[in-house]
Amino acid sequence: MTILVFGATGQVARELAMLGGGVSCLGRDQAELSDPEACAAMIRDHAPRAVINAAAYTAVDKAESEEDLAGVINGAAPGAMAAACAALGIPFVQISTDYVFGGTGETPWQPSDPVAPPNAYGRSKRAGEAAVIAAGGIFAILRTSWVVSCHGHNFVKTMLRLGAERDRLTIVGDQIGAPTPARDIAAACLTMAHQLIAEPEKSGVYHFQGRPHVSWAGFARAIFAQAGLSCEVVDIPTSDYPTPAVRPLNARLDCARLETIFGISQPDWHAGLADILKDLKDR
Ligand SMILES: NC(=O)C1=CN([C@@H]2O[C@H](COP(=O)(O)OP(=O)(O)OC[C@H]3O[C@@H](n4cnc5c(N)ncnc54)[C@H](OP(=O)(O)O)[C@@H]3O)[C@@H](O)[C@H]2O)C=CC1
Ligand SMILES: Cc1cn([C@H]2C[C@H](O)[C@@H](COP(=O)(O)OP(=O)(O)O[C@H]3O[C@@H](C)C(=O)[C@@H](O)[C@H]3O)O2)c(=O)[nH]c1=O
Repeated sequence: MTILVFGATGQVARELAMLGGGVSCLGRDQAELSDPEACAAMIRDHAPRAVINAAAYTAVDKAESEEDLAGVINGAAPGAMAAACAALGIPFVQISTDYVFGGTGETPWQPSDPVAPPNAYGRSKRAGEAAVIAAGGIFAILRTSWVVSCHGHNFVKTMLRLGAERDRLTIVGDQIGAPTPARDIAAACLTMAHQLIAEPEKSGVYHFQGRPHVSWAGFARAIFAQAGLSCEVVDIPTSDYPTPAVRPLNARLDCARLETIFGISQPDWHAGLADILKDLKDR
């Protein structure tokens, strides 16, 4: 009896696989999310104890021109997976994003706050949340932010590449949130899946984010300091870094509910960053 994970090659799923403990990961070759019913059939065939969906369309800017495809992968597919789990009576853990929020103000978002996604990716992820809730089964939606790891593509790896090439970078300083190590997200998802098996009444929407809050510019400075790169970071406003997708200025998530219900506390991202740099160096 396993915990079935979708998205084998992604940052969070790779960390889930490294945790072991009966985790079995499916890649795109086994489960293509643009075919939601095929994903539901995989769940029925495997009959796992719980399912974690770590697969998603995560190209934020590209989603602006591929919103229909992002909507199927991030919306319809998790909905079909959650319905299959509901029919089997097993928990479904869906990872979602800070980008479901409009991004105004400075107060950390509560799980119950009204959503207002500012971009196509955020709308597709919100559609996934709504579909999972509508499936009516045992579920957790875990909203997180700024995922970083030694795997795949992420802001740490972009900064290490650019910081080695340039003396000076301009980075937005008015988008405030926090990085969240994929390793911590993986551990949180697994803990939630196990607790939901025994305590389905814990179903609901939760937030999980590293601490403390920081801007992208501040995070870039921390990356260069820890990596020993002498690249100057100049803060710029979002208006000076135009992108196809609008990013929220306020990406702070209030994580108290997750701690109260599941006993999972926020990780200090400085420690996670040190682990990532070590993992990259050890390779
Ligand atoms: N990255 C981030 O900063 C954030 C991510 N999240 C959420 O966290 C979760 C995990 O993200 P992360 O680990 O960073 O994801 P990655 O971008 O690292 O990986 C995405 C995974 O989804 C798979 N995938 C994409 N499209 C399809 C498809 N059509 N069919 C099957 N598989 C597909 C990819 O497979 P392949 O390699 O074959 O393309 C890959 O395994 C996602 O739900 C994401 O929305 C939330 C907040 C921030
Ligand atoms: C490379 C670069 C980026 N930036 C800015 C652009 C953007 O506002 C910010 C981060 O850029 P990225 O493209 O890495 O991040 P982005 O793709 O927006 O990351 C998001 O991914 C999705 C999947 C999520 O769910 C979010 O939580 C978030 O992690 O840094 C600069 O200001 N200067 C630069 O040189």
